[in-house]
Amino acid sequence: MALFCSSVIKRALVPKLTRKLGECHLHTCASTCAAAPPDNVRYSWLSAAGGGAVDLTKDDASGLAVLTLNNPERLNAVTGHMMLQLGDIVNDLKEWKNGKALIVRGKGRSFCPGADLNMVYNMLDSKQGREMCSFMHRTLTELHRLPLISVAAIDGPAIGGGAELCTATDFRVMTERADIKFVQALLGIVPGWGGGTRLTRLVGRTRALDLLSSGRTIRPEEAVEIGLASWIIPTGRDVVEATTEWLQRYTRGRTEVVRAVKNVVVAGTELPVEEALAKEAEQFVNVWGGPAHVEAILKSMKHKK
Ligand SMILES: CC[C@H](C(=O)O)C(=O)SCCNC(=O)CCNC(=O)[C@H](O)C(C)(C)COP(=O)(O)OP(=O)(O)OC[C@H]1O[C@@H](n2cnc3c(N)ncnc32)[C@H](O)[C@@H]1OP(=O)(O)O
Repeated sequence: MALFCSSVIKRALVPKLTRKLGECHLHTCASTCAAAPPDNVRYSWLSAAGGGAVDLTKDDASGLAVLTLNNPERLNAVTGHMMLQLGDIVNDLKEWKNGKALIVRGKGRSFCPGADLNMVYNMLDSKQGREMCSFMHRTLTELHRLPLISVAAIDGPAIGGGAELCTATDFRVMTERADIKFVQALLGIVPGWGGGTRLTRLVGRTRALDLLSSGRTIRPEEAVEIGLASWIIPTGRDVVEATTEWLQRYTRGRTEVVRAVKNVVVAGTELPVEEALAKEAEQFVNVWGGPAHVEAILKSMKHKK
């Protein structure tokens, strides 16, 4: 198996992995991620894989939240502890009624290089692989469904699980030094956090197969060209400030309208057409005659005198 030869793996894991492979027994586990765990499943072994943090700030006045992957010594690699924190944060944001927008970013010079390889090395048995997969499937699916406009602000490498994480937001913006790389096939696996399905729906079958099977680097210009990214942040700009400004084109409306639009798009993406139309009608009724609607109609009446 051609290992993804990053300095990380050469230095840290190849010797250990070679020994491990010698003892390795082929796993014949069927589908890797069976049904996602119930909401409240918190695999205890994940919390034992410590290190790093996922921080969240929420501003009720603006409706903007900022989620920061905070493990800079490891370029924000995601530990088991961080996975559980991410799950808790997503559950918190599901209940945040003032939410309109979410920026997901990494601390320092990286977005996220995926799962912490030291943790991965210690969880190569199929049961823990399956449990991590199902936990992250649920967490990132719920993140993707949040009733607010989300954007990954990528200012550095987004690799492996990090590339999958950035497919779980509505938009992606990148700095010139950012890149995205789906390396899973080079590691002998396939995406384990749902990023393969989301990428295929984002860029189409042929491009997804190219990116997933080659594991090649996607630079900002190509990401914009193929519809994976929406904007390249000008060099020298503060990433969160620039992304906040960029987001305002989608979030300047009233909170209930921004949330209703996102709900319509989630339904249209995920539900059969009749159910999606019913959801759309439900959202329409929720905002019809509401403060934003009345205000806009009164304003437009002024133009008609
Ligand atoms: C389904 C998800 C999937 C899975 O769970 O199987 C994964 O996501 S597995 C992880 C896949 N990701 C990778 O293989 C990326 C590994 N990292 C790299 O290729 C490089 O670090 C890179 C390109 C991100 C940055 O390279 P650069 O030369 O700029 O920095 P270093 O390599 O020196 O890294 C600095 C520092 O960070 C540590 N690091 C980086 N990535 C990880 C990681 N994924 N897990 C743990 N630690 C990581 C690296 O070890 C260095 O720390 P040091 O103490 O100096 O060793």
